[in-house]
Amino acid sequence: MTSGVIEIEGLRKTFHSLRRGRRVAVDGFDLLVEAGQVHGFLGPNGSGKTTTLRALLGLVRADDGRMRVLGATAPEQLPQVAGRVGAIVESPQFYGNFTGYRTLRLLALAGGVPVSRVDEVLEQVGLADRGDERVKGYSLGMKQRLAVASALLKRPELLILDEPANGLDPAGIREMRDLVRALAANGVTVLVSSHILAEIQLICDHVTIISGGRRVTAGPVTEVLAGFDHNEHLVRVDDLARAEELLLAAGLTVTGHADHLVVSGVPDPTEVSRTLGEQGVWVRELTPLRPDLESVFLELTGAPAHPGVPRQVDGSTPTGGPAADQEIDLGMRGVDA
Ligand SMILES: Nc1ncnc2c1ncn2[C@@H]1O[C@H](COP(=O)(O)OP(=O)(O)OP(=O)(O)O)[C@@H](O)[C@H]1O
Repeated sequence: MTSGVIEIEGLRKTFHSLRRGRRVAVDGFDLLVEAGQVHGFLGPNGSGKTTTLRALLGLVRADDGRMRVLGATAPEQLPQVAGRVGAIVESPQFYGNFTGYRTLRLLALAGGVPVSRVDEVLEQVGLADRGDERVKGYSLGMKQRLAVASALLKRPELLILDEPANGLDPAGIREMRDLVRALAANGVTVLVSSHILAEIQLICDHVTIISGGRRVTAGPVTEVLAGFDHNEHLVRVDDLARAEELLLAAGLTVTGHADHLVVSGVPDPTEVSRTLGEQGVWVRELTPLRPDLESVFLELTGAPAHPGVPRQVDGSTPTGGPAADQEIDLGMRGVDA
């Protein structure tokens, strides 16, 4: 096994619930996160992201597989490295009548962390001037940042964030993005799960995509994207039908759309403009179509994208939580949180 900050091999977890019967949540999943990475963990709702993170942190018992965190076997040896790992896997609940400062002070005292750390983490997450306000008056984005602050108290080397952008408005998403980038710049390894693909593309250098409980691709974001670059170009002309005919006759692969054509497998776009121009068809627009994570995701999983901002890989609304799916895990009573 390669050495990494997080290493997962062959993880399997099946839930047995009264209402829905047997459900395979994670099906032989592998994940490798190396030191210094900001690693995106992508997948549609129900693909197994949360179950993977919960298994890694010992919140649910895996059926099979090998997991290590900072070299410690998970979950057995997790207590040995717990002080070096910060994780926000389920939406943390705070006592609304406490201020942000008081909340963190209590957590610092409980965790044996010097109270002087509280001001530092409030500063780090951009809440320094709001620390004396009650949490119940915080926006969702501020609560998320308070949660990150609590995870940072111990100065973790590894931060695990499950859907940190969930429910945030665009400004909140931007703040969370800046925060993750700043942490990474300070040498913290970050694993961030999300189904907001544009976000992951902006903040992550590496990515693992899960679908149906299995890894469908993994690697540096640039390499994953390059692997899906089919040299496609968007072409606009006045006479689409004539242009399509000419390009097909030249042996090119063409897909017709309402107001444009897409030509595939053409590394040099002059081939398109020359083929058309020689026959008197003048190109109004010729644009290379570079893949983004959303198009890669769709190609790998077939999950439909839905319009709107931020773009989703499935039909979920960003504000939705996983609670509706939580059922009794018959095999795990007393262990499953
Ligand atoms: N406690 C549970 N009891 C029964 N089924 C569960 C339980 N937890 C998860 N599942 C099921 O396992 C599958 C994977 O769920 P999981 O929450 O890991 O996916 P996810 O990728 O994190 O999705 P989301 O983005 O919605 O959080 C889903 O079909 C889900 O319904």
